[in-house]
Amino acid sequence: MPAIVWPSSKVKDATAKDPSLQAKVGSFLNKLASDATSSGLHVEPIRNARDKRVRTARVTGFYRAVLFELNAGTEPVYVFHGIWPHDDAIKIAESVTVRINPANGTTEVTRIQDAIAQGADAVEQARREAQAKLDAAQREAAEIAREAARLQAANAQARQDAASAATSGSPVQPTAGAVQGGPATGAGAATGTGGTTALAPDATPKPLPDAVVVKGRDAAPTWPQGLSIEVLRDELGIDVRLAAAALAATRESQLLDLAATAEVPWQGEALLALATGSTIDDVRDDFQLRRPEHVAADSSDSELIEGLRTRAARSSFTWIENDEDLRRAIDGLTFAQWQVFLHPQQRALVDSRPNGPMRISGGAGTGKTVVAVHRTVELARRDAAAKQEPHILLTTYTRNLADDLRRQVAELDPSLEFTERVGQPGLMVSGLDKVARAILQRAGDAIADTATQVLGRRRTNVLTVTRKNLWDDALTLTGEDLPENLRSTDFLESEYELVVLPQRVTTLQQYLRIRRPGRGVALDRRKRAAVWNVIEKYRDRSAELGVASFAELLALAAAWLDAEAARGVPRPYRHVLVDEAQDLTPAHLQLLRALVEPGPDDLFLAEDSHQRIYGKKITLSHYGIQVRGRSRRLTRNYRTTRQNLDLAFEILERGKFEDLEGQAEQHHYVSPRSGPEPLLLHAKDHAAELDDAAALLNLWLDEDRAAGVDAPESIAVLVRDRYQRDNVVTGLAHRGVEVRPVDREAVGRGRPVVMTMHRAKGLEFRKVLLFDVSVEAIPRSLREQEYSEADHDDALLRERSLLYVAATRARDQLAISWSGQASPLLEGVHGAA
Ligand SMILES: Nc1ncnc2c1ncn2[C@@H]1O[C@H](COP(=O)(O)OP(=O)(O)OP(=O)(O)O)[C@@H](O)[C@H]1O
Repeated sequence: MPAIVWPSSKVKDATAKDPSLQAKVGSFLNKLASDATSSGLHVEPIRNARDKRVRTARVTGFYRAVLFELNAGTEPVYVFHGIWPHDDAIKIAESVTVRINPANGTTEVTRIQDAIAQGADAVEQARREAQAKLDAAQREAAEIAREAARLQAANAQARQDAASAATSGSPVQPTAGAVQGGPATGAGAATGTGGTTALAPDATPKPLPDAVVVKGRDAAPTWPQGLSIEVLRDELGIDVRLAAAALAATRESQLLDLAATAEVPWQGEALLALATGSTIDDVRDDFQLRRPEHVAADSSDSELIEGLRTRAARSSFTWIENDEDLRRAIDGLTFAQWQVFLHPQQRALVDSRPNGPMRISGGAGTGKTVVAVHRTVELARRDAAAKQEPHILLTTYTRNLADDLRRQVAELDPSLEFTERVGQPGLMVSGLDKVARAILQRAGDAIADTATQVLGRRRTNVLTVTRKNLWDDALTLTGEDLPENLRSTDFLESEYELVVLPQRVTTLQQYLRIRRPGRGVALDRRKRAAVWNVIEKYRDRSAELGVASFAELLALAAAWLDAEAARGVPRPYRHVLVDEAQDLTPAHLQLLRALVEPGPDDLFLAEDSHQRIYGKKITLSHYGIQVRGRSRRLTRNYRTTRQNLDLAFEILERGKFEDLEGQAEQHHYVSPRSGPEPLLLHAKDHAAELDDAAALLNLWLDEDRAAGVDAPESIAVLVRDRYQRDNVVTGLAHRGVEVRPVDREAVGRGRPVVMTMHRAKGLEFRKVLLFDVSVEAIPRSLREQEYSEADHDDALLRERSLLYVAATRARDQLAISWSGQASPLLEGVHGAA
């Protein structure tokens, strides 16, 4: 079949204006793919076209498609441009061109006049017109936002009609205006709902009478030194008018509007990358741009086809090349955006072939999970192409998140084989605790030698995990020699899990000698001996009871695999990929290292140190994972609006974060989505705060009803702990608002949900209220924990991260409420003081 190259964004064509047209696109595609010459499409050249490859084709009696025909093999390649009413289509066809960008070798569809007007005069003129272009971009972005909101409402209406037809048993009539593939508003909206929704500025809710609206800071963009219009044009091939306007932008929001409306989408993304820390070379690598001297002077069809495969081109075009691609396209064109159009930075990470462990970082919503999912599928395909059985593990910190990863992988590639057994061919998606347990079960009594090496006790009964805190017992039995500041279960547990277990220390002599990097508290010989006493007691007590901790389970499994490898047994996996790696413990890291043979594509870790809410601060290299030179950062947010991000940054601002390589963490990243400003609700007491919450939820539900959006479960109230969750559910019920508490189970449909901030990790919702962000609740009281100073600071940092995680769950509207005094972690959020 001929290949069809399909663009991501056709917002400017008639399918955006007349949504009923979408239904015709499927049959058009089918005909084009089966036999373009004899299927009534009337694919015709245009007499006065400036580009001889341009064609128009019949979609309906009224509409024609504009496309390009490239011929370099037996079958043509059609590059689809858009659909317009007949006369408009002809005019557009006369003035568009598909060409190789001479500065970088990527293929673009652009207007003839834009393609040629790039010389010195053009730079001057572009400078003069920069402000006008910025203004136009702002107007256009607002128009796109309104259009998206309208489509969203039409979709919601169509869903509602379908649902009521289903209950009444009458046949469903498609609603005029219903659009497939539109922005998702779906259930609990765990990651992967797709579609970057723009919010109409007039969708800003009427705030509650006492609500404070938080204004964002909207600072000036920060560019690499020495950047100029000429550099952008000559080094990267960016259109001079776009470049001039970008450099003239005095506010980040102007740049974001410009990027969102750029004629050639990758050029807008490249500018955003430059404004968030990428260098010209980074952009060239990530977007797969060639240097001008390596670009052929003429654009032959085969070069154009090659240029459509660069990462820059593939961020805005997808290839439909086989029946499966076509089926998915025609099944309503409902690919979620994340499945098809990766950002070039994301695609580069999916495709890369590192020679050892690699790490990606990036703020909340930058698509780290999306990259992990794509890379898993890509590695499975590569193995299949090399005729190797897949041995892949995709893992993360909690079971809920693992379930979500499995769902996303299955969606992306339904043909992939899953396995539930460690070491079996296929893809295993699982938490690491389950993997460790399976390994130890298989080892059976043979684990005794390993237990001697790791725990200093020859044990075989290591599979029962205790909930009891045995550190309390050990402290009571032998803690009297410890100085006051070390007599805390948290300190001892940290010391054990960060220092003793990973270094496989089993004697006092070893403990006296080892290094304790990053522990913060110095221990002299006498103190070490006292600590060691308690550790020995703890281990005796565990052995007596026949129990182990999770960390011990993991450490034993890692040591067992190392011992097996020394005996020549292959390690279970060829590739291991980890999401949310910032929350892992040293024992997790050691197990990861032991699960996979060192080599190319072995370990892939996605992390965001700002979102570390469970684990302690750790550095990969201390546990045998060397990622130096193989770390990359994602800087483009796909989830939340820039207004919400601004507030989230204020929460981070006063914390000091380090990434998994021990380097200061950057938190600059951007979202081209715009929406309503966050709201602050300050109540005099708890009852009044519940009144506010009930009023806000009612307001949101009313707004949704008015907009035809029927997804109450995409509204969430997030709280610090389970006690507060149940309290809010009851309090709201008393006020006539029915909400659903969510614990470990999946998010149900039909009502707004209430869950802890921890549970919300990795999920997303359209509208989010953070409830009780007061001085009493956040940070949670750390007083009774008797932390060492370093551990105390780290616990506080985790509380800050938790609030950041919670705030970044909101796709569209964020609100924060408290009674009494606001949490000190909101210091810096304008209006919360
Ligand atoms: N290239 C893309 N195109 C469209 N949507 C995308 C793209 N990449 C990510 N998204 C969407 O952005 C949202 C956030 O993505 P994802 O969950 O992968 O981010 P994350 O960095 O893992 O976030 P978090 O750290 O908060 O868990 C999801 O709705 C996802 O579908």
